[in-house]
Amino acid sequence: MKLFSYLSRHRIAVLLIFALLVGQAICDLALPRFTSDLVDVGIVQSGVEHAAPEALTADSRELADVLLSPDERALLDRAYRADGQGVYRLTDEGRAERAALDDALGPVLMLAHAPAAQRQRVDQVVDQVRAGSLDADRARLMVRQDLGASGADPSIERAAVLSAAGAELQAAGVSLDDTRMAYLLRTGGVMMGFVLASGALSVLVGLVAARTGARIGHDLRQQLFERVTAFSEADVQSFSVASLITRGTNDIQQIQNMTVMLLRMVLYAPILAVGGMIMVARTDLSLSWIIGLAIACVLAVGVVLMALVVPRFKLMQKLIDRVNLVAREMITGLPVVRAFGRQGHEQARFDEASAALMRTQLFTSRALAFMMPTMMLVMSGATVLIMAFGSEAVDAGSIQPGSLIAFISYAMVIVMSFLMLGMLGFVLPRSQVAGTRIDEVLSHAVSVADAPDALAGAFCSQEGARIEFRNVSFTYPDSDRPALRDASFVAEPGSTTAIIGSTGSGKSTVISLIERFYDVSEGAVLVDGVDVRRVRLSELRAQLGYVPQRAYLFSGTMASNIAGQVSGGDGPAPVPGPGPDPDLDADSGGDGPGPAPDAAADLPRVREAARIAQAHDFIQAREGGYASEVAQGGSNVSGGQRQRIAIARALARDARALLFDDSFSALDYRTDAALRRALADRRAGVTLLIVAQRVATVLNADRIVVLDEGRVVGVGTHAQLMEDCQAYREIALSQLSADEMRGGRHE
Ligand SMILES: Nc1ncnc2c1ncn2[C@@H]1O[C@H](COP(=O)(O)OP(=O)(O)OP(=O)(O)O)[C@@H](O)[C@H]1O
Repeated sequence: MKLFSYLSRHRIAVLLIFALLVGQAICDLALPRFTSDLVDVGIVQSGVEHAAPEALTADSRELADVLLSPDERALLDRAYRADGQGVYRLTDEGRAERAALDDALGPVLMLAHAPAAQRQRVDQVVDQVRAGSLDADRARLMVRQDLGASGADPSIERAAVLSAAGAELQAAGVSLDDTRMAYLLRTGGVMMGFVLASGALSVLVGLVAARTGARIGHDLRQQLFERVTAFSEADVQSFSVASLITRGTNDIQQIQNMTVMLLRMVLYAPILAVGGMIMVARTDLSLSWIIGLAIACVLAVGVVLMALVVPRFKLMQKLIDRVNLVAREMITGLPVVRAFGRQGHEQARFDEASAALMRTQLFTSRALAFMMPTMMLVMSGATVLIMAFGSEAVDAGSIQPGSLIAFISYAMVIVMSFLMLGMLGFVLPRSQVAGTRIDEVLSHAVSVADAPDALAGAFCSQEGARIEFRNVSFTYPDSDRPALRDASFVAEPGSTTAIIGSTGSGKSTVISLIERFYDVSEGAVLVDGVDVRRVRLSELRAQLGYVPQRAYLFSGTMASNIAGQVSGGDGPAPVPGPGPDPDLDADSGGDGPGPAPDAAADLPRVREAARIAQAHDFIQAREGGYASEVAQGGSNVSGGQRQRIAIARALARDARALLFDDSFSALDYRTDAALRRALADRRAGVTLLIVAQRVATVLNADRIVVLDEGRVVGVGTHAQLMEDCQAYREIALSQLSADEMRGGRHE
């Protein structure tokens, strides 16, 4: 159970919630008892709570003197004082000993206010006691048996005693209206206190549960993000980007919602059920079978619904993935969709995915919508049954109306708590699906990772790196055709090595293998003579400056993009403050999505890199200069500008080898030439690996590697290859004029 394993990390919060819920249950379960008291004591007994009334008539006092034991008489003497008008008033001392007083006076008052027929017999017994022919204890028992008050439901006996006490009060001249109102206000007030306490506890539970849910969501997002950033290209492909996004958002949200629900409702249910059962056991057990029947119905409905709905939940997450995938593809490729008039087709594709999701959601919603009315039917049915059987008991005098109302309330509490437990059947599978999907990502073995015995400090040279491909073969994970076959070549330190070949010949693959985005299938890639699989990834990549084929920029500023710091913000860049050099305005971006402090500190390096990459002039020309805003994905700069910023980013780090993956093709010839000149001047000593389509770009390279269908078909200078490499000659002839080819040096 994934949800429980997430919760186990928040034990203290769960224990706190449990304690709060117990408190809430105590308050909630007290309420039906108060209702019962309001009806049975407040309304039926006019608020008379005690057998020993506040006021006693002289007649009853006299009767008590006859029937009570000497100890009880002494108690009575302490408890009541004559007020001089023929009425005895309860003293504070009497109130303090109320329980004993109730026991003593209850039977006496029942005798005093017995119906006329029985009263005659009482008088006879009293006379006998007075005459000394009957023992007082025995007389009391006899009279109580005659009244038939013993043996009945204790609450009924109590009711009889209280009504006698009420009659006594009236006889003593006390208004029962006042007693009733005082009782109703007092008990109602206490009841309201319990309601408020229950509400306050419920709010506290809600707060702690929401916090726990939010923390679990936050932690999972964090873990997932960390994991995904460690993924290789192949790992990402194995899940699909859309699915990773759904898992990181929708699935985690599911877990978060379910956690709150579990803590607030499902944890409360067993507490409430047990408490309700205890209360029912104390009220009356003869109608418990109705509660059992209702629970059985609730569980049966729950099981049927679960069988229908749970399989759909799993399907639903997959359908959300699909909707995300189609939407993402359509939005990313919107210009192409428009240009080729594919709106209708894309719309239909999206509708299909969306409709499938809608159908599944509708099915589950309908099934769940059916649940509530069915449950209400079960509960109402149970209420009617309890009323029907309970009224007989009320009629027979074995239960009071208020107690019946309390019984119904407790029965509903028990049934409701089983209903909530039944919800667990829906909640858990759903969160299980989401949890499994998240777990799949978290436990996915990253295909390219540091080896346990990875070498640290493998690179200590400051010179250009030596890169060697030794009999490298490589096949992409989802492909059966090798992208590289037995490729061998060396890029010497400080030299420029170009890689050229037709499309799909494996040029980008070469760069990917050096950066270790993938691991070779056979052979080895060596940097400074060390197999790249044996060194730490971070160390390897620190040696390399990489410019991808499709330049990607992050939201932030020009400076933060070149400095390689992702700002994460997508708001506008800070407005540059006044300053002599607009470049340095980047310094002002301290806390916004502008350049991070490091980017500002690195500004000279950033500007130098931008100058080499031929990006300085156009950045300067922009309002805000290096602090000017770059939109997400670099959508507010041109393709060529984007490429130059990406080149500057690679140059800004102190790399020992620069890998350009077809990075010059988006540049015009002049910029391309100027960039290569600047590179030769300012980055001398750094190994350059240039993947290119244009022969003009590679003409002056120290070494050109020609690839054809993944095989190295030629290695040499332009002149050598023109002599002895057919594939190179064909490419060159298709691109260069005779002059250019003869001249060799080209700019
Ligand atoms: N992620 C991938 N999964 C499966 N096959 C791939 C993947 N990337 C590339 N390939 C295949 O590997 C082969 C070499 O691709 P690569 O991108 O290295 O070619 P390239 O020479 O850089 O092409 P271009 O000049 O068009 O960029 C191609 O046949 C391509 O279809």
